[in-house]
Amino acid sequence: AVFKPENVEDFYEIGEVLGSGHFGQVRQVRERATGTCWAGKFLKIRKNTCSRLGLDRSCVEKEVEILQAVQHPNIVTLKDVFESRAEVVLVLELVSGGELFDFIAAKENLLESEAIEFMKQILEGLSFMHSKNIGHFDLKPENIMLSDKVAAQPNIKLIDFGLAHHFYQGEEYKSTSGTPQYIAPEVINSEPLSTAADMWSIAVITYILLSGLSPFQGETDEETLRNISVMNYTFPPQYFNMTTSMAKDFIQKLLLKNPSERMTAEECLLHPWIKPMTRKQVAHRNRSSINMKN
Ligand SMILES: Cc1ccnnc1
Repeated sequence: AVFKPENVEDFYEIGEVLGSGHFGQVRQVRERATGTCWAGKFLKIRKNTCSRLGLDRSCVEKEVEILQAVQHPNIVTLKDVFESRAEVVLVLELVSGGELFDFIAAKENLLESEAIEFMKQILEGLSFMHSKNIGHFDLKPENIMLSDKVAAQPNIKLIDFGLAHHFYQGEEYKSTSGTPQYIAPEVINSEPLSTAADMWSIAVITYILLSGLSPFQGETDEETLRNISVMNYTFPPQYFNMTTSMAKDFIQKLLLKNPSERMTAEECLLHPWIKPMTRKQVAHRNRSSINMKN
């Protein structure tokens, strides 16, 4: 793929640093022609394959191809791509509400109704990606952003498709990258991956949203990975006594060793914890509870 050879600064005024990661930096950029602000993701490209620093151009092309394939309200959109000598700049939709991670940290944990609202949007974006056979493979609160943290119902945007993969018919894909706390057992055992690996991460994120605890985290990465492999997790009563059994059921139907047994994103959206009950069902539930009383 050919990216624009022009200098990004001819079209955008480079602003403050918004975030940085394994890839490089994300800075706010202001489009000169319109005054609109975007997010510029500055990726260092390695000169030749033997140098350690920077990314292979091929994996940048992969991230661009995937971003161009998934246009959805809950997935960050890609506007432009520039390339200079040793740098590629992705011009992305600016998501300014901060990371879900910081939102949770500020509140310790969320009300179930808030967690459900966030989870529903994450699942909408994810089921769209999975319907195109694309897995994210780095889902974690840091990669889930809020469009506007002060809004009553902040919009969720999935970002950072640097580890994402587009599955072609029947092709096997293995990867050992990802963040220990959130990766699925099949990633640890270097088994072929599928979009079900994202569903394991969704369970871990839900557990954290509801309790502030990380289900498998140990003192070291090795301990965390061991806890995942042996499925060592519980719902400590002092953190989960207010959590509904539907929420725990949702998590338990995703934290399954066998990827094919986990709910898909589509099935999650129909799970009673997420799918609102109809007024008739609520009435029935209330009537049945009244019956129990008298
Ligand atoms: C960090 C970031 C990434 C993409 N869009 N806005 C902000």
